[in-house]
Amino acid sequence: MQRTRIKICGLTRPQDVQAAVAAGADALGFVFYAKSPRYVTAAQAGALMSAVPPFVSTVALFVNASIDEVRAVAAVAPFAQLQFHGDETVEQCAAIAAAVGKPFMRVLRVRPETSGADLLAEEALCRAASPLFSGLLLDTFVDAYGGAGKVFDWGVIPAGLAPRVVLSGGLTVDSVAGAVRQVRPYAVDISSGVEQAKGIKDGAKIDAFAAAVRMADREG
Ligand SMILES: O=C(O)c1ccccc1N[C@@H]1O[C@H](COP(=O)(O)O)[C@@H](O)[C@H]1O
Repeated sequence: MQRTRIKICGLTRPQDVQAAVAAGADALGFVFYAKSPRYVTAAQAGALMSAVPPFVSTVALFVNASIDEVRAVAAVAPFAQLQFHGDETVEQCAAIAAAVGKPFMRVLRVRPETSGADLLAEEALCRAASPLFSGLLLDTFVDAYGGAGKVFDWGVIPAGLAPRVVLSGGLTVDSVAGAVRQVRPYAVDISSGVEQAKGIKDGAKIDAFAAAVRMADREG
């Protein structure tokens, strides 16, 4: 049976970390982008991450950050993985990842004109650029960078690429089972769809989201 991995992003409170872990999330995301309502400081993230049990991954999300900014966070918050969600070049992603010695996901913000060939080419470029590249995360292009709850046309994802991608962008408790059935991604990532208010997660929605993913997995 397929087991679609689950990432819950934009955690800001200890109770939300606990709720995500209890629901069986595989990865927890922390946003280090000061313009986001889900922004956490390195110190806040360090405290939140210290409550994360073994075998649950922690992801640090950056938008157009410098090497020094990422280094400063890494010194305080023991994240396992980077997520570059801005306009970073592949070379910048690779250089920052190498500087802190962590694997990275590169986010491709899908536009209406983005093609499946574009996605495959981007993945190949990233693989060639760095051994620290761990995969593509697909989100919807919006001016505000992310966490916007907007969906893109999943039909653009080539079937051969789908088992390696993290699918995000406007997923909800109601839509995620259909997304898993249609795309069969490696993982799904959600932020605003499991919130009661911006930056404040809803434990019941996190549970329902994880249950919907498991249901779609069981259906095969
Ligand atoms: O969550 C944020 O505030 C955020 C800010 C800047 C860049 C990315 C952000 N979140 C990521 O956006 C996608 C989609 O989120 P949503 O489910 O549509 O709300 C997701 O990968 C978050 O990690």
